[in-house]
Amino acid sequence: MAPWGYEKDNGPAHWHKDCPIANGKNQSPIDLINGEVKYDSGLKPLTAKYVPFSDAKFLNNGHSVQFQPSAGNGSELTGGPLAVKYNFEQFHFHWGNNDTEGSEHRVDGKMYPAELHFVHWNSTNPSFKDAVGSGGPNGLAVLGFFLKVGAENAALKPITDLIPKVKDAGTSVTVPSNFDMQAILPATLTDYYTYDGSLTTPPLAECVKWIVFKQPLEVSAAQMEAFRSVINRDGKPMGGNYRPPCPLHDRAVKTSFK
Ligand SMILES: COc1cccc(N2C=Cc3cc(S(N)(=O)=O)sc3S2(=O)=O)c1
Ligand SMILES: [Zn+2]
Repeated sequence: MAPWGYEKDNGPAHWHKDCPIANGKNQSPIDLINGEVKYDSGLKPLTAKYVPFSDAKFLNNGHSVQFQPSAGNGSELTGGPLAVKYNFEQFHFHWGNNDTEGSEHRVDGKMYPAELHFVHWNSTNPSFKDAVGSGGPNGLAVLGFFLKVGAENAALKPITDLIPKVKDAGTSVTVPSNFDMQAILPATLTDYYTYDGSLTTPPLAECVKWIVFKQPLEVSAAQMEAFRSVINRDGKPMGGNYRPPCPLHDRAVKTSFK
C-alpha cells in the first residue's frame, strides 16, 4: 500500500490493511452526541504546566504540521480524568480546505474548520514509545481543541507565522525560544468531553484517553489560510487531513459539565 494519507487511494478506508485495529472497538475520532453523553461530577479541571522550550522544532511530516520540543522538557499534564502525571510530547493540527470541514471530532454531527491536538504520555512509562505500546487507554492523554474562525489567535501567531517556512513535506524550522505554549490554553481547562479511544492516524493504537474541550479556540481567517497553504507528500494541499468519525460501540462519553 502506498504510504497512508487522506487521498482516495491511501485514505482512512484503506488504513485497515496495514493497521487492522482500524476496525477496533475503541477507535477515534467520534461524533460527540450531547444527548448520549453522561455528566460526571468527579471530573475536575485539568492542570497543564508548560515550561519554556530551549530547542523545539515546527515541522511538516507530510500529514500534519507539528510542534515538537526536544525530549524531556518538563512540561506536564495532571488532573481531570487522569490518575497520574503525563509528559508533553507534541502538538499538531487537522484542518479542512474550507470552513465547513476539518475537525476530527464532531459535536452533534457538526465539524469545525480545524482541531488542535496536544499529545502527552503517561509518565509511569520509560518513554513515549513505550506509552504508545503500553496497551489500554491510559498510555497517552490527548487534549483536543476545536478551532473556529474569528479573532486572530495571538498565542498561536508565532506558530502560524512559521507555516510558510514548512510549506513542503519533510521541512522543519526551529521555534524561537520565547514561544509561550501555555498561552494557547484557556485560563481554566474545565468543560470537556472524555472517552477512551485511539490515535486518529496509523498506527491507530487504542492507547488514548481523549479530552476534547467544549469551547472552541478562535483563529483568524488569515491563520486558517496559512494552514491551507501547506502541501503534503504528493504536492497537494494538506487540507482534509482528518479521519471521519468511528463507531462508539459500547463506550461511554463523560462530560465535566452539565
Ligand atoms: C511508537 O508510536 C509512535 C511513534 C511516533 C509517533 C507516533 N504517533 C503517531 C500517530 C499519532 C496520532 C495522534 S492523534 N491525531 O490521535 O493526536 S498522536 C500520534 S503519535 O503518538 O505522535 C506513534
Ligand atoms: Zn491529531
